[in-house]
Amino acid sequence: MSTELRRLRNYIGGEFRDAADGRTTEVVNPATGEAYATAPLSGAADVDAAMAAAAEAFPGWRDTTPAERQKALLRIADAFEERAEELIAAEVENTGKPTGLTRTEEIPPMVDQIRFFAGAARMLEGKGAGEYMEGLTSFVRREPVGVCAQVAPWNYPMMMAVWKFAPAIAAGNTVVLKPSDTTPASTVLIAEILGSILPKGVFNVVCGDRETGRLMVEHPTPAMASITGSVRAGMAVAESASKDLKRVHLELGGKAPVVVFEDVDIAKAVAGISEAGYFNAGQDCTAATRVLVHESVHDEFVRALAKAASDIKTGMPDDEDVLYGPLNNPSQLAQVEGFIERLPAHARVEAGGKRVGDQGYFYAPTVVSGLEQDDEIVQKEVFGPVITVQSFTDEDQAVAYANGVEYALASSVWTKDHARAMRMSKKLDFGCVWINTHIPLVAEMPHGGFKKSGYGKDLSAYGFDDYTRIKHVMTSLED
Ligand SMILES: NCCCC=O
Repeated sequence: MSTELRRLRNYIGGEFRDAADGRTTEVVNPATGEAYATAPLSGAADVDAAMAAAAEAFPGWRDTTPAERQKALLRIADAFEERAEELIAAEVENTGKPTGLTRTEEIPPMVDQIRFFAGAARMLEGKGAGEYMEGLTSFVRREPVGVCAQVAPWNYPMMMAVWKFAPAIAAGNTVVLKPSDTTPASTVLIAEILGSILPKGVFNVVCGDRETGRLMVEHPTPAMASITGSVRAGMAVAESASKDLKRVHLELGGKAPVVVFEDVDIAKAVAGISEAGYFNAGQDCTAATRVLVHESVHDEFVRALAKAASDIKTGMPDDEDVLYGPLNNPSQLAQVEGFIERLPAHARVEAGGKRVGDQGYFYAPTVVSGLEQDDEIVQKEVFGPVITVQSFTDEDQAVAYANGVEYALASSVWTKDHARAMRMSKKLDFGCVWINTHIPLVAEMPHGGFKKSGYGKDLSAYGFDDYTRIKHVMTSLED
């Protein structure tokens, strides 16, 4: 009964509010398929209110010292640690992820990332001031951009919220953040945490759907639109932002190649690749889902990968033996099922290939071999627990297959040959190349792609810089 559902609310100007016109959507736990909350379906009036609150707060937050912003972010990081169990519970309800893995694999990096950006607030970089023309001194000011409109995805709702708000707030911007309509719960809790530490209006949350996101990006107030989502969504944001030349930051899809040479320890490579392919049900833009393996070890590799897949468990959040939970929503389940149903006759399903149970949106760890480069499942992002395998004959063909997709976010190469690994890291056309590993991230290094995976970097000093603008100031030295 909808009367029993928890009511999530927007956070605007330091207050929790329903949508102005009272519209809501039901929020469903993907592990059970049952609704547990309602969230505002925000419209133009709500977006206007959030933008106005962020614009009003901007001059005050911009004029804080970097040390004050650092202190606020360090308090936020501490509060995330103190309230970790609440965050985990909200995220698990949002996504159906395993509780234990959310505790070990998400909270510590998120806290670390917030602390990293707290430090970055005090590292405003620029080229040296100097007299580049006689009688005149030039220097650079690094300033916040203004109000940032941010749209986070449903695969890592709370961690992607951190990737968005932490650099923006560290740099002195104010934020209006929209979580995905399927996963607002942890973001609303984050608003409560940030609201107890930041001045009102610095951080605002507007729940809603695609239309709400469109209203945010098209709104005249934000100077920057930052989105993590699909290529389709990124293109729509870039097009709409182009009308008033807003700055755009896009982290879109991926189709990471995993290039395995014949000299690897197959058992070790399979263990690393299957974990990096199935973690979070493969709902990760860097997931290790497109294996290219040298023809001489192809059959052995496929057998080992299929065995590893059949040993991996998906299931409910409190089951400590599961590696991953459900797909996030019924459309995502239908998308993954559709890829498998449309496989060409030459493809072979070596493991999985089917839904698990009839409650929630679980899908079995799946391996598909016998594929060709032009096959849909090789070219398009599945965003599910499906690893495809192709074979290659030599390094040139491996590079051609790896680069032969429209995405360019992440990749990996597996070999004992150092020189070959170095050649591959140069030739692979992706924003990240892992060598003999796949998926780890660190706060100090950039995350972001090329081609249709978007532009702009998350994490790192580069990510911080993306939320700043550079101003040249030149002064006469004459009285
Ligand atoms: N492993 C984190 C990837 C972020 C986007 O999906």
